[in-house]
Amino acid sequence: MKIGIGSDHGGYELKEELKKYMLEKGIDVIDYGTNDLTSVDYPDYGKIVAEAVVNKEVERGVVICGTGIGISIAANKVKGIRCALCSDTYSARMSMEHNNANMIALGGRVLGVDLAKEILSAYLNSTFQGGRHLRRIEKISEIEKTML
Ligand SMILES: O=C(CO)[C@H](O)[C@H](O)COP(=O)(O)O
Repeated sequence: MKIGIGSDHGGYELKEELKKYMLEKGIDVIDYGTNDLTSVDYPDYGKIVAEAVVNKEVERGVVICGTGIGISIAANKVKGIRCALCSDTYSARMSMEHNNANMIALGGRVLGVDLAKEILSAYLNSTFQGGRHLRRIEKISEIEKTML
């Protein structure tokens, strides 16, 4: 599996931890920045990772800002993205099983590193269940088509 990861300065330290964690597990990771603690703007990183997902450079994306909120909002503006902001393992699993989320967002100033690893793991190890959930995902795509 190839994962794209990106963050602003508020998520930088957690990004580095999660990148190391995935590499240790043999997961391919492409890091889209940021590369240090200098203040940057989270929409830039939400967008670049989201575009990598829709362009199929990576299979899924992980984005991190201080709360995870801003970067998830930004990622969800890219057509085809379903980015789930997760702070617990149940939601992370459901974001894939029910919502087929192709990205998750995490809060670097919200989560401890160990919990963040568990959330990421729950997300990566889950599979979309299809069935009635597919119909609902398709309705989300229909909404996108009507957007100005
Ligand atoms: O969480 C965030 C967006 O949702 C950002 O990381 C946060 O707003 C950055 O704040 P600051 O510029 O004060 O470090």
